[in-house]
Amino acid sequence: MEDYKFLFKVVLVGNAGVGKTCLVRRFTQGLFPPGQGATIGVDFMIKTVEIENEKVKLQIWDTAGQERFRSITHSYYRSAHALILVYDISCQPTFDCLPDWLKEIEEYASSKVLRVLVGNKIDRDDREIPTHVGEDFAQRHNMYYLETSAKESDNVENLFVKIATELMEQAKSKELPRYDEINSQNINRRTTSIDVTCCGN
Ligand SMILES: Nc1nc2c(ncn2[C@@H]2O[C@H](COP(=O)(O)OP(=O)(O)OP(=O)(O)O)[C@@H](O)[C@H]2O)c(=O)[nH]1
Repeated sequence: MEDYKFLFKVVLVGNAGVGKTCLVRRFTQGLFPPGQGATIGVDFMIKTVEIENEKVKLQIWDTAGQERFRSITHSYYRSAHALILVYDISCQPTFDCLPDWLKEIEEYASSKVLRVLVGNKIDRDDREIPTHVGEDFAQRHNMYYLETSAKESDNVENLFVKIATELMEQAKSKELPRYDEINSQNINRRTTSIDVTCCGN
């Protein structure tokens, strides 16, 4: 039997090329992949982290930024406990698209979803969006804000741990049934039960 108390789904969205796949690879595999190709549809990775002595399993869905995959990626928003909206701090158009991404999130995700804005590629010296501009945007839209570098491994672990901690606190405060309790009743209902209790209310 797998050993974890909480299971959360985290979905990354944002324009093509902002570094979503690299952030996920850095966090789950500890590497910065060379010559990373564009994501086709959706990719999926898992990592379990330990927070306050509890095991938290994160299912991380890395969506394709390219427009042509949009109808596929929309279907993954609904069950997300957290959405990470990524832009590239050295590429103004990726920041300018954020309002469009928020519209998609409002349309397709749960209204209770935890939303985190991430400015990636802070290792680059050709920054176009100052930190305070990203922070202001996040504040105005009720999101957490973090800047990262998947390349230099800056703030990446922190990003996912912060999300896991926040979701765990939310789950605990609602006194949700825990994985081990659900599992002892009926293993096949495990995922459904957690989905309903974590994001359905
Ligand atoms: N300098 C720098 N480059 C990065 C960083 N993260 C990603 N990149 C580069 O940005 C490019 C795109 O990275 P991906 O992770 O494939 O981007 P993506 O958002 O997953 O793109 P799609 O799959 O098309 O949506 C690659 O050439 C990466 O090497 C970073 O933190 N710093």
